Amino acid sequence: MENLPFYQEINNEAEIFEHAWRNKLPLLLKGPTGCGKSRFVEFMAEKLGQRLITISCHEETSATDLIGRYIIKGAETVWVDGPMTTAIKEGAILYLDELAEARPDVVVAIHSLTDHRRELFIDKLGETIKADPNFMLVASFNPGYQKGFKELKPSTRQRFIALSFHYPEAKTETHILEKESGIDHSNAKKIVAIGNKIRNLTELGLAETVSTRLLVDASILIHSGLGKRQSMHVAVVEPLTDDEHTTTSLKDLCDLMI
Ligand SMILES: Nc1ncnc2c1ncn2[C@@H]1O[C@H](COP(=O)(O)OP(=O)(O)OP(=O)(O)O)[C@@H](O)[C@H]1O
Repeated sequence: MENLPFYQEINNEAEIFEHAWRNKLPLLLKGPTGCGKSRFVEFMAEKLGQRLITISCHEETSATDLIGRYIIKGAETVWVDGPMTTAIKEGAILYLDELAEARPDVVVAIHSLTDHRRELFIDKLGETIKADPNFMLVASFNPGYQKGFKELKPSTRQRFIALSFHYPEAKTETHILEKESGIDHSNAKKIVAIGNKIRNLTELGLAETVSTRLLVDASILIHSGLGKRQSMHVAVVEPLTDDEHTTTSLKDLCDLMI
């Protein structure tokens, strides 16, 4: 437990995760970017003493990348397990970050893993492997992802139990900033107030609003001695938008409130 990463529990999610793991139920974490999903999975893997294998899915992620492939070694071809196969065999926690982004064959591959069978068919080997009892599949999904976002089909979603993540309420988020950066309470409070102000400015039409991650970054910069205004500009405003008018307004807002 020495290496347990800091994770501020919000709503009994640790107990839910533990029950899911014990009962071999796959878990889907829903929520916007930078709200603590990955940190939560890292924390739980460590707490349960399980190895964690994380895959950040993107549009090129294919079943072959996850399951494995033959490679040429000298004069021979040898089979190399992909990260999903390794996790199944070793009984690790497999975290598929942004599952909806992966190619459809990945979703097909996890179907037999996410029901009572808990097995994976490797067509290139003609083999079916049964998951180790400790194996657990966790996936994340961002329901509000930008325009053109990808959905998860109901037939896939309904293979998981699901937990919703949101940006924490002000008091909790202030505590997270203090713990993550070492910043003092009064500055942490101001940064969170700015974050919440921007989150409420829905008329700005931002693709994604300020994440806890960005607020942590601003706190780290301020704690390290960079000017407060500049820290807010580079950590909070610039990553959010390229629109000149919006950038200016948000910088003015930060200057006023920090
Ligand atoms: N509940 C929390 N406890 C501790 N730290 C948190 C918490 N929520 C957010 N954080 C902080 O926010 C940062 C970003 O969180 P994390 O990487 O887990 O986001 P995420 O939801 O997985 O985002 P993405 O979907 O973009 O990968 C963490 O590195 C941590 O500093």
